[in-house]
Amino acid sequence: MNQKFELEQQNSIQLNSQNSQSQERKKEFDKHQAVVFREKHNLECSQGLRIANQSRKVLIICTGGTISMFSTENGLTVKKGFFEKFLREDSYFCDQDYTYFHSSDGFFITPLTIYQQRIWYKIYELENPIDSTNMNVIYYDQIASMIEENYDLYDSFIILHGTDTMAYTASALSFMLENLSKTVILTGSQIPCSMMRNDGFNNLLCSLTIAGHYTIPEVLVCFNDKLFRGNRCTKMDSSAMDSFDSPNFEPLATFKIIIKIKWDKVLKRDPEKKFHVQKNLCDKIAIVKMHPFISSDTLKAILTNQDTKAIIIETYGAGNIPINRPEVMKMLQEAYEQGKVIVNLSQCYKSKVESIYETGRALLKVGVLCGWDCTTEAMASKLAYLFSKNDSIENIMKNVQKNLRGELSPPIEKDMFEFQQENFIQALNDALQYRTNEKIDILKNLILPNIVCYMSKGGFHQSMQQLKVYGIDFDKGDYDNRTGLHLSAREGQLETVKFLIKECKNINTVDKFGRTALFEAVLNRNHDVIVELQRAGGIIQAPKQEITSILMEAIRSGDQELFDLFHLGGLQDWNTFQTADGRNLGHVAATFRQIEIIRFLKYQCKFRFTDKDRWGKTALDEAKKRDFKEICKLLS
Ligand SMILES: NC(=O)C[C@H](N)C(=O)O
Repeated sequence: MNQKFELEQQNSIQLNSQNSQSQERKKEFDKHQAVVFREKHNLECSQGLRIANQSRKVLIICTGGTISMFSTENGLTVKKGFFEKFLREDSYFCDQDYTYFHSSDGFFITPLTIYQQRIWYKIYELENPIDSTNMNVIYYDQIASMIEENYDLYDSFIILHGTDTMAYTASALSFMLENLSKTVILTGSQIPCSMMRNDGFNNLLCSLTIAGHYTIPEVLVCFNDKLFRGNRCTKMDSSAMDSFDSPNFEPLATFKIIIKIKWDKVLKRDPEKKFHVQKNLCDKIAIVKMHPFISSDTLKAILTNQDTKAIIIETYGAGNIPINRPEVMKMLQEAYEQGKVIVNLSQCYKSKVESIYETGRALLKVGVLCGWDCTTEAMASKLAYLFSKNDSIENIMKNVQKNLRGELSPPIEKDMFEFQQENFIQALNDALQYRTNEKIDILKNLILPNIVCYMSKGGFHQSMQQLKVYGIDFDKGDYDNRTGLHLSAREGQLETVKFLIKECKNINTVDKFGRTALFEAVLNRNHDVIVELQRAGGIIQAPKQEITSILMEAIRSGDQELFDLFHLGGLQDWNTFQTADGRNLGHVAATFRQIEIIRFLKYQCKFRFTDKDRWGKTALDEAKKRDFKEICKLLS
């Protein structure tokens, strides 16, 4: 390391001495600028002009690593406070004048970004910043606690971290930070920012750009102009700047002239679920790599170790293990029977365990789980997390193979339709990117409402969430003026109904047939949707004739449930539903001897049974005529 950086060190020393004079001059200049700025600021304030503070707040947590190191006689090292000083003095990271006049509470403020915004950020450091080689589960609790304590105060978090264990930390945090709804980015560098030529500067600036403008509710790794899902990446080069890769999952964003984010791949957050930090990761996870020179005794020592809770076994190719060594299979079976969780991952760089060969299937038979295309770093972290939760072994085993945070891709169980839907959003994004306003308006008014209806029917509110960037109007309907709410209410898509209740200005829009969404929900007996809509102020509306004939038919067939649902939906004025002959629900219920419905009308709906039909008859008259004694009693 020392040798590698010698040249840069010399450069930086020279540069520093050359710079000392010019820095003095710069200080003078800065002072002058500050005076000018202050005068301008005072003027703005006296005129009542204040810049609205829309800026996002970012917390940078410095754990150490090369990015924050500086060189000493003993080599590159970390020291508390060093990196904060570096940022404060760098004009790209800190607009000193602006910070001086506008910052409060120790925030640094960046110059205006390309999005014409300033990012406010603060730096917290670990008590003793470390080379990430020294990382362990105790530090994970410290980092996660810092995020937990500051979760509500910041929009995003950046973690400065050494590269050596960055993939492990990113993976661990992706599990520990449950129901994450904010952006968390890990970044670092191969050459410290204190060197003149370095990669830390760009890595941090890219991270700050994402953290300062976007909400990507995931734990990410930002490195060398790429943004990776944290639990998908791995360090693959110890000396190149391009040292991270995500072999089985494409980067979520690339930093070219334009920052292109693959929104369709970004994990969806569930706003209903509360953020929670799971600490105390288990550190009894073993990793064993199969190779032709491993003896059965060595394997046995690992597999039978009392302390070990879980073992990742890195196999060949698509998950294959020698089947000509029965003792190995026996040991695996024994370990499984002792309650150890054993996971099969491939040792190939780009891979997915698929068990197509006999040599692969053999493992399934002895209880070894399939880790699909998960990286070793992510699986080790996942196991450490799952074992921290005091869950049953059965549940742990179930969760190992399941996709919890986008860390692996089990064979697609998802309905193909939803799968295509995600591709569709990407296609739509691409199609809209370079369109003129006029064309976008046509799309917004004509095409998008139809798409919303289509998605509402299928319950794809998460995809709809992504359409919001186009300023979509969820109140607009299709060619029959049927809105997403009509469709989702009819189909009983409760989550989508909840989403649309929040998004729509009017939840009682009527379609071409005069019906509201709540009427649809009642008609289709979607109990929970009825409750939700009613609570939000929904009303049952449809042509009177239509409701009347539905209720009459319900009486005829003794469909008490439908009456309950109409009542639950808040139907009023029950006496007004009558035929052209003035026969109301009471008349018909008495005629058809529907005593339960009469009881319901009497006690729940305050029905007036004294109303007369065209021939001057009441419901009681109908019951008397037919000698329905119990009804007569009820109505007398
Ligand atoms: N480039 C680096 O950051 C390597 C360093 N050893 C670390 O992981 O902290």
